[in-house]
Amino acid sequence: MFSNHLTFDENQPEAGPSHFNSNTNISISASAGPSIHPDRLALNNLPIESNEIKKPKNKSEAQKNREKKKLKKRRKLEKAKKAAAPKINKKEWKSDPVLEALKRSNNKSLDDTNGKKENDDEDDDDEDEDEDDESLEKDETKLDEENEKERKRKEKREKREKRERKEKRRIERENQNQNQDQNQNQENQVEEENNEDSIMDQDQDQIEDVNVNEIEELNKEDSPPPLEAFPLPRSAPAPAPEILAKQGLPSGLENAEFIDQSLRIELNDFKVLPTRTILNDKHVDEENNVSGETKGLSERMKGKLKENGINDFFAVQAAILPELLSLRLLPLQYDILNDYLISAPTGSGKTLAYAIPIIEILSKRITTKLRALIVLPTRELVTQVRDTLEMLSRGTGLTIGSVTGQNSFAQEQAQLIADMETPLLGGSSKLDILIATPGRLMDHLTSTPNFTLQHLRFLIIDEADRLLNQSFQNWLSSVLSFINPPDPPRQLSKDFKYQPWDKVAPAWQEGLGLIERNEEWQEPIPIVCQKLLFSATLTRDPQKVATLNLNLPKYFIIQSFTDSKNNLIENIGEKFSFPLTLIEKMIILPSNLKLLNLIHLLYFYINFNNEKENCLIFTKSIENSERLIKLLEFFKDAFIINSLSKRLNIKVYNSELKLNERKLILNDFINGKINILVCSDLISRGIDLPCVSNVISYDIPIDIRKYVHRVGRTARAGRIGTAWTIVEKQEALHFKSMMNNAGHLKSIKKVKIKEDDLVDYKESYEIAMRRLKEYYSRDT
Ligand SMILES: Nc1ncnc2c1ncn2[C@@H]1O[C@H](COP(=O)(O)OP(=O)(O)OP(=O)(O)O)[C@@H](O)[C@H]1O
Repeated sequence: MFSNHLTFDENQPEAGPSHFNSNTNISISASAGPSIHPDRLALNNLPIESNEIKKPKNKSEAQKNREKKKLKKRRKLEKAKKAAAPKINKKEWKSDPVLEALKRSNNKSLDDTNGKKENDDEDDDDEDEDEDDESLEKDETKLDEENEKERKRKEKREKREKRERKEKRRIERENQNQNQDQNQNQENQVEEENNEDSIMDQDQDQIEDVNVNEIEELNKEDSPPPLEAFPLPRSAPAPAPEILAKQGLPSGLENAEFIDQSLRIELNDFKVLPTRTILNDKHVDEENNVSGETKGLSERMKGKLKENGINDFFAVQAAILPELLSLRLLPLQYDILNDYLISAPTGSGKTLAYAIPIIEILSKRITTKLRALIVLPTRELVTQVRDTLEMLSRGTGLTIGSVTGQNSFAQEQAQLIADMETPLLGGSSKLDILIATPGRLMDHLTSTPNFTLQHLRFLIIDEADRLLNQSFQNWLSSVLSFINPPDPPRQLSKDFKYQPWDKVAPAWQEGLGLIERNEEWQEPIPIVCQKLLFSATLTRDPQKVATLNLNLPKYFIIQSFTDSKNNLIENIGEKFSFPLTLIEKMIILPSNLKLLNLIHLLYFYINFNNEKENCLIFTKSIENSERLIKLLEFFKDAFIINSLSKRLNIKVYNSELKLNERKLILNDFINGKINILVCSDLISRGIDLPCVSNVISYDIPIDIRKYVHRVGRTARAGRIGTAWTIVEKQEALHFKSMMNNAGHLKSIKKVKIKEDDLVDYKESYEIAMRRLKEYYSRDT
């Protein structure tokens, strides 16, 4: 019956102590599993076996059923034990002194009671089962009273035997513990004695509880290490990049249009797209201009462009000019007015891509209102863009102004507003186009009377990624709120006097309480302002873009088709495109050789005898640019150059200089009077210095965006340029992984400069270093 627990094999050597069965060898069967200590196993099973032997052969049906149930339970228990116990190498098992003592006392009892003994575990099991059985028996007593009596007698006998065994075990344990700490022992003994005494007096249930506790204690001492904890709940794995990319991606961005960077369209072949509108719930492409506005590129504009050497449109211009030039100055109510996001490499002609349509569309205006606002991150860029717009708008009558904080606030107000005295709902503007830095723009929006953005037709955010990261006074959401009409409508004060020339934008009339919508179904007059965002490193973070509240956004990505994967998923994250004509190199070196290598680069690799060669050197700080310029000047003085070599003109350019000084320096650099310009990142972004042939990052850029903008100062407008990055050995890992993450490492060629090549410069370099030290010690 229990053969699945124990097998009796006469050929096997003795597995347990001989007293378990003096005549029969006991071996542990495979089914018993190696996970249970053999001593414990033998103790567990032997009494059951002996009980079985003792059972009468002619049992009643109820008794058989009970036994079957018992057997089932026992099997379950055994299974659970096997599963719970970890596998332990049999060889490592040592006999447990407590168990040994138990066995010895059991052995005696076994002999005495003729095989009726049970070990503690078994007791426990049986008691548990008996408890269950008791309820069964109650139901069955009527059926078999005799058996019931017999069972009760048996139970009483067993309980008595158990008590006796317990007493023996207690004595056994006391003897064992005598050698240990006596005080502790005494305490335990008293406790145990108390327990035992109470056990003797308690009812059956209490006895069972104590037994269970004791067995647990014994098990603790002997038990194998605890089972491995169940794994804790973990967060679900991140969704696939494709799904992530699409989360929160405004519609339109999913369907980004990819334009090949090498695309060119000749000015004469250029055609605008039809104006798109909705008529009778249908999209209609309006080929002929029903509103009478002329569409497309004017002859005047063509002439201006050709005058400036522009004979064909670059990819970014070819992509969006046909769309933008089809727009009306005064859109009809159902014209489709998209917002645009344009990501194009540095020097690819983004400025003209928005400057041309603005000038072309606004030049059709009759009255002056502020209709275009261009926001840029720096004063330099504002000046540069203003120059371009002024050049293109000459002869149109458009007025262009800028606010950057360069002039006083009052001067700027005078430039912006025609009438600051009369309160006007529609504002009063002297300008058609305003170019601004965000900080100064906010100041005017909050403090300049009659300055309003209600008439804006275009809001352009250039270098958008940088501006989106600028939280200055939460400028972007403020600007957007100044474009939208007041909601709920503003209540005008009783003193307010409406002036007949006060022209309020149609979309604002309801918001200013001038008109009321009679019917619920009447749609509000739409805002006509379209947003255009440009950058070489335009954020592809869908969440950031989503904050712009774009209307029907269209996303153009201009990049090289040769090395990029043209789908949005691949382009989400820090993936940027570079000018096709850019050559990139890096020199990895120990930091003590950095300066010498830079000198070698300047005096060997770049041929300044060629008029067209010049160099921008980027450092990480103003201090570094100051130190470097000093050292290069001292070196230039000390270095004996051969008669063919040119003496280099080196200048520094950083924000410490006054604005007019900066202007002069940039002019001299552009005109070839300065060969090397050592600068901070002040001009790394957006500044268009034509003909920069070399860019050197003396200190590595802190991130990939900085890298893109620095190297983008060369190789502009289709010209060839070289970008060098000097990487200290300890920075190499960081720099390479940065480039690798951008999928760009392969495009950067590694250049190795031998130490022998530096020998010629060493003497002059040492002189320069000595002078530099003297210079700075004098300073302090
Ligand atoms: N179609 C064109 N043909 C010839 N030159 C052009 C054309 N379009 C732009 N350029 C010239 O290319 C240069 C770079 O243009 P622009 O400054 O607009 O580039 P960008 O894309 O804004 O660069 P960045 O991202 O660095 O600001 C300018 O000198 C501009 O005059």
